[in-house]
Amino acid sequence: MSGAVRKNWIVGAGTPLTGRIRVPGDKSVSHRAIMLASLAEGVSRIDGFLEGEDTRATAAVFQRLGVTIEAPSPQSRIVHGVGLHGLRASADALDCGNAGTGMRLLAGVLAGQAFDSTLVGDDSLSKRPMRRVIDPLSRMGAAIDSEDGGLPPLRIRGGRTLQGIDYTLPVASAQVKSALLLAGLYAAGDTVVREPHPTRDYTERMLSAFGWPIDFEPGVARVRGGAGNAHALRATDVHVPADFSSAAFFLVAASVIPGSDLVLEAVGMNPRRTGLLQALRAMGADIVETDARSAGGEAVADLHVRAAPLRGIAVPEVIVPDMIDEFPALFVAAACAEGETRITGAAELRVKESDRLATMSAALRALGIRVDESDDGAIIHGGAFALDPSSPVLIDSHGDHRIAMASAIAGQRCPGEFVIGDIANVATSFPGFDALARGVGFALREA
Ligand SMILES: O=C(O)C1=C[C@@H](OP(=O)(O)O)[C@@H](O)[C@H](O)C1
Ligand SMILES: C=C(OP(=O)(O)O)C(=O)O
Repeated sequence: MSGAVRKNWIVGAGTPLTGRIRVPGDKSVSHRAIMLASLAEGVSRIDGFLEGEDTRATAAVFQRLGVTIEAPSPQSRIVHGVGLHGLRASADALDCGNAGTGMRLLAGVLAGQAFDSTLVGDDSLSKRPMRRVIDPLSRMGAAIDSEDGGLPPLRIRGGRTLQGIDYTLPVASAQVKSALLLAGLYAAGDTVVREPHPTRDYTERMLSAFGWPIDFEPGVARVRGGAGNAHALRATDVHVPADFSSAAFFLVAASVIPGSDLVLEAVGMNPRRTGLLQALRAMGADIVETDARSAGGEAVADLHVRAAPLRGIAVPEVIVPDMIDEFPALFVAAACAEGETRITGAAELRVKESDRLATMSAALRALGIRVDESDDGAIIHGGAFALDPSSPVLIDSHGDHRIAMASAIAGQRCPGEFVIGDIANVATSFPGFDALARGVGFALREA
């Protein structure tokens, strides 16, 4: 995060990955659990909460808005909900840190309040596009000012009367969908959101679990308007599954490091999140789901992965939204595969914490892999990693947690050591990644 001490990793050839591990709680579910529990009437308990910087920032925002949130243990939160109209103005700007999810969903919540608010973020978040939420929220009656180009900070004026809308998203985005559904809780009339491709449905499912009237199916959600106290959210306990996007790094690492045999426990298996599993299996990966079950209303399974030779594929565009955060890891799988892997229809990767098409292409090229980048994707030519003996290799993660972790996997297949720069933001989504990774066989140390 901006202002944080710059931390680096040194990575090098690792050993086969073995053991059983559980990665931390799901980031998307943790953000939403804090939000809905805060707006609910009564006390909700959240278990399996992601103690990452992104989700802690969201909890801190609601504390600033007057919500009492206790942390009886690192992975639990007890949220004393204040009801839909119980939030109080904050004199200070509300800091979303590095989290696009936090800022975009909060824009929806705050558009419906009686008071003004300002949302700010770190250097990376301050460069991310917010027009995608400002425009439709404005059509609902919200008043939101931004910096030129639709960038944060967002100044959100309160006291507006919101109207439900029927809106078709121009790009598949669960964050934009969720912002509109949350604003819809304060609107007169229903809010309907239609998607060009179905995206993760946690907001819809959690609204329903908190007792709000909502209808949804893949690709469309209709939330009833809550103007005039027509409806309320009722406190509910939330069990957060392990984050598939965090498990993804180990699925790829164990697939490409020869001799690996690793089990990932209780991974969230929402079908809108597991596109990488389909892609890896099409590439030849050996990943077996065992003990598929439901935990707190979410599908989870243990994933048993053994190393296997991979071959390149053309990633079907239809699964791109289902693996949108997994492309940095997929780049590494593709580099280790035989033949070419083609990615298309993934221009959204350019507006994440970094331009992930550019940053991953640069990372692989620094390790001797040929990558042809295009506007909306890349062709990765699988091959052997090679380090230039004449100069030490430094991969810049650009402060992007997923670039840092993906590069660390590549390092395990490299003949020598290299440095990954600016890794502090790994703590936004996956605190403890380094210790967990070392515990199963990664060669990785802080520098
Ligand atoms: O709704 C969410 O929790 C998220 C949606 C995705 O973003 P977009 O909605 O921008 O695709 C994803 O990249 C992000 O990590 C989390
Ligand atoms: C894109 C991501 O998150 P966010 O948009 O919340 O910053 C991510 O975690 O990869």
